[in-house]
Amino acid sequence: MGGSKDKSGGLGRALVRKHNQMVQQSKEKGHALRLQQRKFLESVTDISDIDAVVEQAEEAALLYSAENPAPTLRIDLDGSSVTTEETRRLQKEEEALHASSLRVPRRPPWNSRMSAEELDVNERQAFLVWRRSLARLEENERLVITPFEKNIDIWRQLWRVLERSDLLVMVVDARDPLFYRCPDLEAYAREIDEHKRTLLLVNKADLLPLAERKKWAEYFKSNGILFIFWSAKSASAVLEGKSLSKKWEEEESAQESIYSDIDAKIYGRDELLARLQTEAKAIVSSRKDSTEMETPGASNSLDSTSEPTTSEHVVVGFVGYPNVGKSSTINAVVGGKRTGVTSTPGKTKHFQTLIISEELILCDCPGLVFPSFSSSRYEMIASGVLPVDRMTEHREAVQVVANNVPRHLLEKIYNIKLPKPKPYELQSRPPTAAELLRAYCLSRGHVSSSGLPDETRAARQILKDYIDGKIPHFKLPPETDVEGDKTEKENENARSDDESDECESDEEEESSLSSAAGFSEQNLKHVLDDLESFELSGAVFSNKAAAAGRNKKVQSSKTKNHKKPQRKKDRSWRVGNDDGDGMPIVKVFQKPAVNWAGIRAST
Ligand SMILES: Nc1nc2c(ncn2[C@@H]2O[C@H](COP(=O)(O)OP(=O)(O)OP(=O)(O)O)[C@@H](O)[C@H]2O)c(=O)[nH]1
Repeated sequence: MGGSKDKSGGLGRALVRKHNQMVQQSKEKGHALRLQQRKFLESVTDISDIDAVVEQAEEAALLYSAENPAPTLRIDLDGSSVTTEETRRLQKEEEALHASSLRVPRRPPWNSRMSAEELDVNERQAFLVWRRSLARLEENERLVITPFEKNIDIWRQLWRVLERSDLLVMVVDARDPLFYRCPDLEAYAREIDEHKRTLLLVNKADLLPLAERKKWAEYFKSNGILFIFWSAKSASAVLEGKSLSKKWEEEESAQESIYSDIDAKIYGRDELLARLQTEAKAIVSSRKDSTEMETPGASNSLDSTSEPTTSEHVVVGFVGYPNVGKSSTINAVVGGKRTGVTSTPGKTKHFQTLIISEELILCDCPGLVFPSFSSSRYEMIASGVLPVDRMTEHREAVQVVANNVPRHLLEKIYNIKLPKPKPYELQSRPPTAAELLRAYCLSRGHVSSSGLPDETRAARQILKDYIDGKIPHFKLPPETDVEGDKTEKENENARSDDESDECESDEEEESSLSSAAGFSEQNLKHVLDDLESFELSGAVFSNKAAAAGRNKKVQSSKTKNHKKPQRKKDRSWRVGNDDGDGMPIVKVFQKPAVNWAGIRAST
C-alpha cells in the first residue's frame, strides 16, 4: 500500500512537474510570440535607432546583390550651375515619367491550401522585388523618394483589409486631400476585384472653410472621385452631447440652407453609416449580377487573392496615412471608444474588425506611409505623417509652416514680432524658420541649457499646433491658382467675422471644434492661454529674460514630467487566427449604435 502510495505520489509529482513545465513552455512561447508581434508591427519609415540600422543592413544584403548592386552616390564635380527652378522642372518631368513605377506592393497570389511558411516566403519574395524596384528608381539622381513604409508586416495588414473589403474608404486630411490620396491603392483594389470601389473620406473637414469645401467638391466631381466631407471630431462631440461653439452651429445651419443640395456639406454620423452601407451594398449586388452572368471558372484572373463577400453583410475597410483620423472615425461611427486615438502617427498596429450590425462590418487598418515623389520629408513631418518627436531637422520642418502660413497670422497667433525682410530682400518672402523659432523662444523665454533659444522645443510646439489645426492652413484644388493669396484672403475673411464665440464644452474640445472657418478665436485663445503663463511675452530678449526662462524651466520641470494620462484602449477584443493565412486578427464585437430602422427609413 505504502509502496503504491509512494508510487502514486511519485506519479502525482511527475504529473505536476510536467504540467508546470508545459505552463512554463507555453508562457515562453506566448512571450516569444508577443515579442515577435511587437517587433513586426513597428512601422519602419526611417532608420532611427541601432536595431533598425542592423535590420536595414541585413535587409540591404538581401536587397542588393551582384545582379542588383546598391545605388552609387554621385557627386557633381563639374560645377555646372543649374538653377533651382531648372532642377525642379527637370525633377517634375522625371517624376511624371516614373509615376507609374511608384506602386503599392502587391500580395502574390495565394490559396487556402498553402502553408503559412509557403505564404510567408512568397510574400517576402514579392516584397523584396518591390523594394528593389524602388531602390532602382532611387538610382535616378533626379528622383527623390520620400520615406515610406518598409515593414512588410504593416503592408500585410493592408493586403488583408483590401481583400476583405467591399468598399474601401480612403481617409484623407481635408486640408490637403491630394497629399494623402494614393491612386495606386484604388487601382490595386480594382485589380483584386473589379467591383471594389474607393470612397475618399475627407476628414477634419471642420478645419476647411465652407467655400474651400465647395471648390474641392467641384474638383472631386469633375475628376470622378467618390467623396464625402466628414469630421470625426465634430461627430464625436455630437455623440457625447457636447455643446459646440455658436460659430460652429451657425456654420452648420448656413451649410444646411445654402448647400443642402450639393456635396460640400459635412456628413453626420448616421448619414455616413447609411452612405457606406448603400455604396457597399451596390458593390455586392453588382458583383452578384456579374457572377451570375459569368460561366463558372471565367471570373477574373486574380480570383485566387480575392475573397468577395458572399454572406449578407458588407465589409467597409478604412485605410490611409497615419494620423488622418481613421481611428477617430471608427470611434465616432461605432459610438464609443474602440480604437486608440492620439496625435502621434502610427498608433494603430493591427487591423481591427468591428461588427456594427448584421449587415455592416468595418475594418480599421494601421496607417501606412505610401511611397511618393511629391513631398519632402519635412512636409511629411508637418503633415503629421512622420512623428514630430523623432524629428532632428527641426528648422526644415518649421520652414514648411513659415512658407504656408501668412506672416501676420503667425504674428497674431503667437503674439510675436517677426523681423521684416532686409531692404535688399524680396519684401514678400516668408519668414525663415530661424526667425520664427527665435521670435517664439524670445516671447516665451524658451532657453536651452547652453543659454541659446531652445529651438527644438519651439519647433515641436509649432509643428503640433500646425498639425492639430491651431495654426490654420489648407490647400486648394490644383486648378485653383494663387493658392497662397487665397489662403491669406480666406484667413483674413475668417478673422474679420471672427466674433465672440461662446463655448460651453471643455477648453480642449473647444479649441479644435470651433475652427470651422479656418482661423477662429479659439485658435487664438489656445495661444493666448499659453502666453499668459509667460511673463516674458513681447519682452526684449535679454540675459534677464533668459535667466527668468531658465528659472521657469526649473520651476515647471516638476509638473512637466506629469504626462497627460493616456486613455485606455477598450480591450473587449477577441483574438483569433485568420483564415489559415497565418495572420492574427483582432475582432471587436459591438452592439449596433444606431437606430437602423431610422436610417433605413431616411434612405
Ligand atoms: N480637427 C480634427 N481633428 C481630428 C479629426 N479626426 C481626428 N483628428 C485628430 O487627428 C489625430 C489623429 O487621429 P487618429 O484617429 O488617431 O488617426 P489615425 O489615422 O487612426 O492614426 P494612426 O493610428 O496613426 O493610423 C488626433 O489628434 C485626432 O484628435 C477631425 O475630424 N477634426
